[in-house]
Amino acid sequence: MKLGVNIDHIAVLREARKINDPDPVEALGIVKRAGADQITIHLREDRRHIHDEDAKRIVEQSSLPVNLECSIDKDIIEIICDLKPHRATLVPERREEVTTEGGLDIISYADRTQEAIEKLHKNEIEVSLFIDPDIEIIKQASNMKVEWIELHTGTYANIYAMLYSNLSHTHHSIKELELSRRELHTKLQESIKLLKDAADYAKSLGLKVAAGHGLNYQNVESIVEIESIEELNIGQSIIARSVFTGLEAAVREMKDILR
Ligand SMILES: CC(=O)[C@@H](O)[C@H](O)COP(=O)(O)O
Ligand SMILES: NCC(=O)COP(=O)(O)O
Repeated sequence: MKLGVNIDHIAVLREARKINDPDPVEALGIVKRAGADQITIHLREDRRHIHDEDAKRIVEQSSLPVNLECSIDKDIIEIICDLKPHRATLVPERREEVTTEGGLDIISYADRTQEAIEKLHKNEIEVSLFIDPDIEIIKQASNMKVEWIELHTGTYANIYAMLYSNLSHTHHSIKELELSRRELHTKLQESIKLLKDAADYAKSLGLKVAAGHGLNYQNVESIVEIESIEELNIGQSIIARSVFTGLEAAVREMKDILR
């Protein structure tokens, strides 16, 4: 299974002091040497971490394929078309969100999404749609003639965290998941089945299937077992581990799990 390393959070650390260190570009060679298959970055409308200059330098200097996540905003799509990364992954964005909260609603925003897809394809950029594991949405994605979908694994990751970590004892507890352990365990199994059924269906339609959001060294095992998924994009947990082990070791450890 291929690994895309999302390096947004290196830029989060830089933006904490609004200086030029750490530089996300320095991660490119380290991530490649560690065995990753792709660099993923998210050029957000609010530029809270990755800035336009970062994206330009990363696309120009990365010797790994670059998967650039972005919203369907017309101005952002123009920027992506100028940058020409290998792939653009269309994701939803809400200014006040802490992080991505779900998949892109390609049914309600079908016209604007299709317009973005066509512009990106005209610029020879592969397109992935970051969507929830929902059969009707996958059918819509297939009709939009994209090469990839990326299944949102955030719900699965949140349930896993409430069940198997101390998250419920912290101020970050995910309130809507304050269920009993028995209920959480049932929901976890349901979320894994949902992801597997969605991946199998998408693959049967000829889509290439990626997955991501909230995956870490503990919860990734069950996702690796889904054979229809060929790529995972993982960021926050790898950068978090790299604080203690170094980036090359953190990436290598994750790649070893995905093999
Ligand atoms: C779409 C997704 O799940 C992530 O790739 C995205 O990058 C999350 O946004 P932040 O990196 O800004 O948290
Ligand atoms: N699309 C998922 C991604 O790139 C990384 O998400 P996360 O691991 O930072 O939650």
